[in-house]
Amino acid sequence: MKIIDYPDAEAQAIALADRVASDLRAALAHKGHASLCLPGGTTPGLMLECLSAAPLDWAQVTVFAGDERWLPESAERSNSGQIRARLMRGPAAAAQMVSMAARGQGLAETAARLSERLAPHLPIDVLVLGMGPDLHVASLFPGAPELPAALAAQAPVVMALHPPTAAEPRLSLSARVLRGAACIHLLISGAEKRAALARAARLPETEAPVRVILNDARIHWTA
Ligand SMILES: O=C1O[C@H](COP(=O)(O)O)[C@@H](O)[C@H](O)[C@H]1O
Repeated sequence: MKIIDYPDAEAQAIALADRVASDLRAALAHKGHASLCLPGGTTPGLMLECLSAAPLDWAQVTVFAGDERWLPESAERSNSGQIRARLMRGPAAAAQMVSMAARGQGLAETAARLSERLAPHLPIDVLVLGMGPDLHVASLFPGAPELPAALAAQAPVVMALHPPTAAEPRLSLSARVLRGAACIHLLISGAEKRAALARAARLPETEAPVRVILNDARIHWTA
């Protein structure tokens, strides 16, 4: 595992934002446009704010969340809502954002619509993920009845999942889409997640979905 230790959350956020910006610049230089997939949850807020100020051709970048809680974007815990509020400002406001949040259609219809909408932006150029202490990544949760299908090689781009441990249904990019990203960063903090990560290496993907990207990810950790 490639783990980079940072002295604190600010240093971690600044360094990762810098790294993501240079990954995006490389993709833009190579093909003129880029896709950026981001995590939700409590960890990435500061990194999103740092990234929003990065000088790059944001108008050619398409941004979306790797997963979403089945909530409207206005809900405090919406992953897309957080990305819009904390990334889509300053220079980054010029980016195109595809929201995964609930808006009118049902869960399955939304998963199908998003699969079509995001397909032209694959493979992902730059993927940043978080991880739960239960080793879920995006919304691939251990114990979700749909997890085996989401891990399968022919899974759709976006899947609806009903993890028994989550407060609401989820939408998530499937494992094959996460695995296919060109640059993968895992952003985590705290001793509990570091210990969980060490455990993950000995578990199958059904028990440790983070394993889907573990071999290819740069892991950015702070206590
Ligand atoms: O449920 C989720 O959890 C993970 C980790 O969140 P954190 O609050 O522990 O940082 C997050 O990466 C994911 O996007 C989110 O939906």
